[in-house]
Amino acid sequence: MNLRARIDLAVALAAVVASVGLGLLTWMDREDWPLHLPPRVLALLLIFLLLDRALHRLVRRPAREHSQALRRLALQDSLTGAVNRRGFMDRLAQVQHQQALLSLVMIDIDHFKCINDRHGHAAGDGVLREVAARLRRQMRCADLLGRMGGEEFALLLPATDLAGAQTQAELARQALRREPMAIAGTVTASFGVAQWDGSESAADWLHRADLALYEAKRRGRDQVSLSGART
Ligand SMILES: Nc1nc2c(ncn2[C@@H]2O[C@H](COP(=O)(O)OP(=O)(O)OP(=O)(O)O)[C@@H](O)[C@H]2O)c(=O)[nH]1
Repeated sequence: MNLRARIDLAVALAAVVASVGLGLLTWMDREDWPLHLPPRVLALLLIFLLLDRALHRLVRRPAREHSQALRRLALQDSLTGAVNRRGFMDRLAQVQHQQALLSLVMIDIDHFKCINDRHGHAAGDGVLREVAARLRRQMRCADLLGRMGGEEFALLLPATDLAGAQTQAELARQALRREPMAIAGTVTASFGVAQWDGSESAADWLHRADLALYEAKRRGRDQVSLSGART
């Protein structure tokens, strides 16, 4: 039922409750009323309660669920299903308040422009979807996958130190290159890993992981590079 129909139903329900309430008021308005609370007050309280419950079930709750779904969509990349850059940065800032042991892996598909040029944009989109699916299969349940833009992804790894993140990145690298992809063949990616130093901003942390990624590209791609602590 859409929101408009729910509002109509709530209004109809309100009319029914009000009519029943009026009937109740007339019936209660008797000389031999046994309770201390005046009958009119009791009836009005009852009507108010019933209307409040009906309004909550039919209008407020669905409206809240609807706006939550819209918010989720606004933070999601529609091609890959990963969270988008904004959603990822939001989450990053959030977990920095919750725990100190965190690592980040930046991932960039190698020579993606060639894949587009050789096989077309639609095939390139297929590769992006497949890369996201393979990364997701490799993730642990608390990890978060983000698409940071273009052919760049990121993994947030809670409760993971640099060595643990290196292992995860290595597993992801293997998962991408192990099986050739339909149309595009073997696809590889480069990885930059950085552990949060406990005080730097999300942007600075991401920048360190990005620098490590560029280093992996510079050294020949299809490899994992680590960022040392911030100096
Ligand atoms: N199919 C497709 N292509 C995209 C999308 N977003 C960005 N691109 C393309 O991704 C390509 C990125 O190319 P580059 O930044 O040169 O990187 P690269 O070719 O992967 O080279 P290296 O990163 O140096 O290995 C560009 O050709 C963009 O047009 C998308 O959503 N779908």
